[in-house]
Amino acid sequence: MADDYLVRVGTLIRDARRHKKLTQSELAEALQTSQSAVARIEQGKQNLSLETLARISEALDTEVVAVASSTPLNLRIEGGRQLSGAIDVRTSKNAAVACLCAALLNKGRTTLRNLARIEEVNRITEVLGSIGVRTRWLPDSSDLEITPPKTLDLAAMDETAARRTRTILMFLGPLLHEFSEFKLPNAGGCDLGERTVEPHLHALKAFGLGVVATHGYYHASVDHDAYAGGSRRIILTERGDTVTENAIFAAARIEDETTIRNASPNYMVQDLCFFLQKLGVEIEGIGTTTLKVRGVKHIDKDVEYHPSEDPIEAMSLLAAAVVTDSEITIKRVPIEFMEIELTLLEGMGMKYDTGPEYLSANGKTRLVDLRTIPGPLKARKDKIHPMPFPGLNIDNLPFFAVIAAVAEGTTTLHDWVYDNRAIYLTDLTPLGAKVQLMDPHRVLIEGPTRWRAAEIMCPPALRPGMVILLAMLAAPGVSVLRNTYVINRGYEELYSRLNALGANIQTFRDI
Ligand SMILES: CC(=O)N[C@H]1[C@@H](OP(=O)(O)OP(=O)(O)OC[C@H]2O[C@@H](n3ccc(=O)[nH]c3=O)[C@H](O)[C@@H]2O)O[C@H](CO)[C@@H](O)[C@@H]1O
Ligand SMILES: C=C(OP(=O)(O)O)C(=O)O
Repeated sequence: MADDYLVRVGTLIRDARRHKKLTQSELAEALQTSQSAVARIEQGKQNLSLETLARISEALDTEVVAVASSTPLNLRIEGGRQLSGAIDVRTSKNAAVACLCAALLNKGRTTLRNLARIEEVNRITEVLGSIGVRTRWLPDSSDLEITPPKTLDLAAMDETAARRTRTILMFLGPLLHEFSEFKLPNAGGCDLGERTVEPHLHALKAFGLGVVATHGYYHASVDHDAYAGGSRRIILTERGDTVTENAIFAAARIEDETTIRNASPNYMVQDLCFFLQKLGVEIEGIGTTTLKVRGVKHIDKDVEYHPSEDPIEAMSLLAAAVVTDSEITIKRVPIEFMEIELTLLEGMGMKYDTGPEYLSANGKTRLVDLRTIPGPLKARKDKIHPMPFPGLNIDNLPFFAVIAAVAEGTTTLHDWVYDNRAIYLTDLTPLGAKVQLMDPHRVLIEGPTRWRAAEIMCPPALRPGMVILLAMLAAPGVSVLRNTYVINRGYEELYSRLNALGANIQTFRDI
């Protein structure tokens, strides 16, 4: 059995070495060993320590052996504990995926510093790797190096990974510069009901892109005459984040000026613009709804960028403090993107203090450290509803459900944006919350709640999943949250970081 295993691992190593076009001697040199030792390893005749396996993986840029993760990851949460201490907000999922797609515009090497190491990023690096883009986590860091090949091999795309994320839609903008025809698998992501792609197609039509959707694919064709000349003005029909990003990708390699009206000024769009500026793309109006982009025809630059901190993670941590009635310090809060949330919370009676502002590593985004001060909250009289930035962030709305559940009185939440997301908030009911679904978009929540432990299947949407987890932190006793992949799509090392604040979250898998 062990011999058989060694042979299989040896074969994997040999294949990965050949894929990297290394000789046995070259790999031996990287491992500071002899060619004959590498030959023995590849034949399965050498026992391997975990350390040697790690060094081989590093030398070959591939995880030779991964711990099996095919069964769902579940959480066992012992709730009812107060949290204390300090926690840093990590960089955002949504900026990460935008910058990863933007790296496709650059023939040079892009290094994204301190990138969120989350499942969503893993899916995109799998897709990028499959089409020939080399991605590599730099040792002992969360810095990802991305080097595109001369020509992308779209036929080899890892469709399973692509279909698990909505980000694949954002390949449309970068790819229209490279191909006259291509196809992409349909987008996945959170299951939030119908999420239209029409605004993307409308925006990209101005660049000559036509898309026909059939049998699980978008078939794209590019009319390069329409694509080529003259300045253009695009009016987005929705102020969506990823559609704005797609329009920017399309404009970024065209030398004439593109004006994008009704653009989203949201945090991930700002990060994308700052990154593209480093690639030489001229962009005016960042942070407003009118962007003027003057692109660069061929981008070939070695560049690095630091995406900024995640306002949705900041809100999640704030909600964790509120529901557990805790004093914690949340460091690196991107304050520009939390102002309305904080103002609403102040109206509900929440107390907090903030330290002086400082800049994120991108040199642009303003951060503060925020200390929560526990105390009773009262329900807000008016309904709480999101708006495109600078409104209450659409992804922050679900956190107001768990906050409303601890406030005295009745709160109405109106999630006009997504068909399904408000419905998932009724999953708070088994934990003791009084949640009444008025229609698919509106819930009425009556607090305060006497939380109780429960076992719940995680809803197939990131933020509602996180909301259930937060309620479990508040509920005394042991709760179980099953199948939490969606949460890991967007939060990095979440459980250990919450445990460092005093939570008790254990992960386990069903056998
Ligand atoms: C990778 C990424 O960045 N994902 C974010 C992005 O997704 P993304 O940009 O893909 O958002 P969608 O295209 O799903 O748009 C969100 C929803 O809002 C509606 N809508 C939006 C704007 C508008 O002016 N009018 C309007 O009706 C859309 O029809 C849709 O139902 O934006 C969403 C809305 O902020 C966030 O939930 C996602 O986290
Ligand atoms: C809706 C979200 O993500 P996605 O667009 O990746 O589905 C989210 O981040 O809450």
